[in-house]
Amino acid sequence: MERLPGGRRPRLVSSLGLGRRSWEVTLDEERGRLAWRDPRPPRRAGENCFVPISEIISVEETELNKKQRNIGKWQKMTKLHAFTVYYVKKARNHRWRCSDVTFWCVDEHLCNQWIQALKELLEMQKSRPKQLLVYINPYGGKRQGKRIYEQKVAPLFSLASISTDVVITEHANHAKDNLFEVNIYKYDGVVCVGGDGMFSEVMHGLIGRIQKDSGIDQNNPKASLVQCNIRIGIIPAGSTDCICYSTVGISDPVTSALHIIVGDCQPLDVSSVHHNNMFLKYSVSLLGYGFYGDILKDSEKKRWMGPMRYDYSGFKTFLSHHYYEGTIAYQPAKHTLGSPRDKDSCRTGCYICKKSEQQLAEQHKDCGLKHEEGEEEWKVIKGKFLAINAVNMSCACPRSPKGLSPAAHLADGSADLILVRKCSRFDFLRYLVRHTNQDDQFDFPFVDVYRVKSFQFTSKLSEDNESNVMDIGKKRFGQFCRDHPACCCNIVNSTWNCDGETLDSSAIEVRVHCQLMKLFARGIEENCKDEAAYSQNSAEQLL
Ligand SMILES: Nc1ncnc2c1ncn2[C@@H]1O[C@H](COP(=O)(O)OP(=O)(O)OP(=O)(O)O)[C@@H](O)[C@H]1O
Ligand SMILES: CCCCCCCCCCCCC/C=C/[C@@H](O)[C@H](CO)NC(=O)CCCCC
Ligand SMILES: [Ca+2]
Repeated sequence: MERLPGGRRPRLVSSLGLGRRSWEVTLDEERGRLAWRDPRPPRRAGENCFVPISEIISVEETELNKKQRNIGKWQKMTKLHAFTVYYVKKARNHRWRCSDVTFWCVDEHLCNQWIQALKELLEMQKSRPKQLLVYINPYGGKRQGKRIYEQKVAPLFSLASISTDVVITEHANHAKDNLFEVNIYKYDGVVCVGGDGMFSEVMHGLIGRIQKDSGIDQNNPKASLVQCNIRIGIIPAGSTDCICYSTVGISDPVTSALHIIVGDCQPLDVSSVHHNNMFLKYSVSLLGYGFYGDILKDSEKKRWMGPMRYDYSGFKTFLSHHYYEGTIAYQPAKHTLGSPRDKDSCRTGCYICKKSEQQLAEQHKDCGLKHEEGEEEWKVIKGKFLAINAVNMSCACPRSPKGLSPAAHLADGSADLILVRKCSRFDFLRYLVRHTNQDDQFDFPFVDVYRVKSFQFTSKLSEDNESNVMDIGKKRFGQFCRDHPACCCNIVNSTWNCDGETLDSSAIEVRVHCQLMKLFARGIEENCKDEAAYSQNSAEQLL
């Protein structure tokens, strides 16, 4: 379609057949949508529909089959020309599906004009991926990764003309190591089929590779890391799928495949974790010490149980009721507008994350004037904790639909540090139950939450170790107490759970890197508006 005078974008309006009737079909470039409406008077008219061009998956010339040709007597005598538009249809609970609509006409030229106009518009969607590198973990979650990809995802990628190189992993770290070897720059993105652990592997491979290629030393905890612009897509096939759920709103392979196809982009904060100037890991979801660290450690021995292992170990860990002594020092995140106690959650187009993006761009412009983190104040808290959870995002997942910190932001450059102090089993249970319902998780005297940009943790044990006051008898006593659930004192350390993997060190230094990477995702959309918009009975909505 050519531009109209004054730079206005054109409209293509035709009367096309849809089913047995003739519909007025409009391709409105100005509004960026394809709309079809029943031209009969409002009382007799059927539904009016539209789909944003950005959510059209593909368009194909179509041979009308016998069933489809049951469209009226006279048309049976004439040769009909048809095309099918495949598009994203939004269902409840953030679920996306691929739907299609077939239009027909007798004029071959008109049909081709429509196909060409739609294809041209799709070509103009520059953020869509054309070539993807796909890693499948065949052993994640319920071991369905390969089947999910082949049956649900690959057909959609092929419909959208996306070409793929697929690697089925053969061992842990296969994907990560591979990303240091392949020419990643020829791909528009990397897709991981698996759970949070598989995502973590791919993220470590990509971020690590970019830092290596840019000459950045990951072991330096103060290094300004280079942003990774190669997007990652997650096809959920794991046990928790928290990163997928928290960034899309549902853990559903078809929905995620469609987010990838339409080329959405969701920046993501990443925390770096160091110990004594040595890089340990990156984290995007949960860094948990105490309760979530102990669950993970126990559950690793029960991998054969699949996703059920977390229920088993969760119950066991709850009964053990261990608390841990240590010191936390943190730097509050003063740059961000929000607070962990906000009622609003991070949603598509979140203005708090946008503000952080602007600040980041300004920082990049005049990096000389950048704040030195070392200069900003540190706050120190000592205590006995049942759980220390630092989350970069809400950590919503099917087990906890609002997550551990419902108001945490995906891309604001901060993490929410949640400290659950020693309390009774009953109180801790009340706290855990609030992970699963609408009640305020932070409204307990034994729970504190801070929005931070960095923090450090040292366990009492490591402090004692450092000052050489540790003796073997004390170590043994620690072991002894762990074996007696009634005695909850703990002289041994817990383990850090870093996005579902254990860390070897209990003393860690954590720094949030604002929007270090990007996902193929749109963020979580506000529900009601979207559902209403796609099928309107009011013609005014379309005009
Ligand atoms: N072929 C493989 N064999 C064994 N382990 C693998 C293989 N491919 C990947 N892995 C490892 O398996 C671990 C877990 O995988 P994944 O995250 O996909 O599933 P999960 O642990 O069930 O899900 P979640 O992380 O959501 O709890 C990852 O850390 C990854 O390194
Ligand atoms: C009596 C009711 C009590 C119910 C309590 C339910 C609480 C569920 C909270 C779930 C929080 C998940 C946080 C996400 C962590 C992921 O980075 C990580 C990797 O996948 N998963 C786990 O560590 C797995 C952690 C699984 C914990 C169960
Ligand atoms: Ca964040």
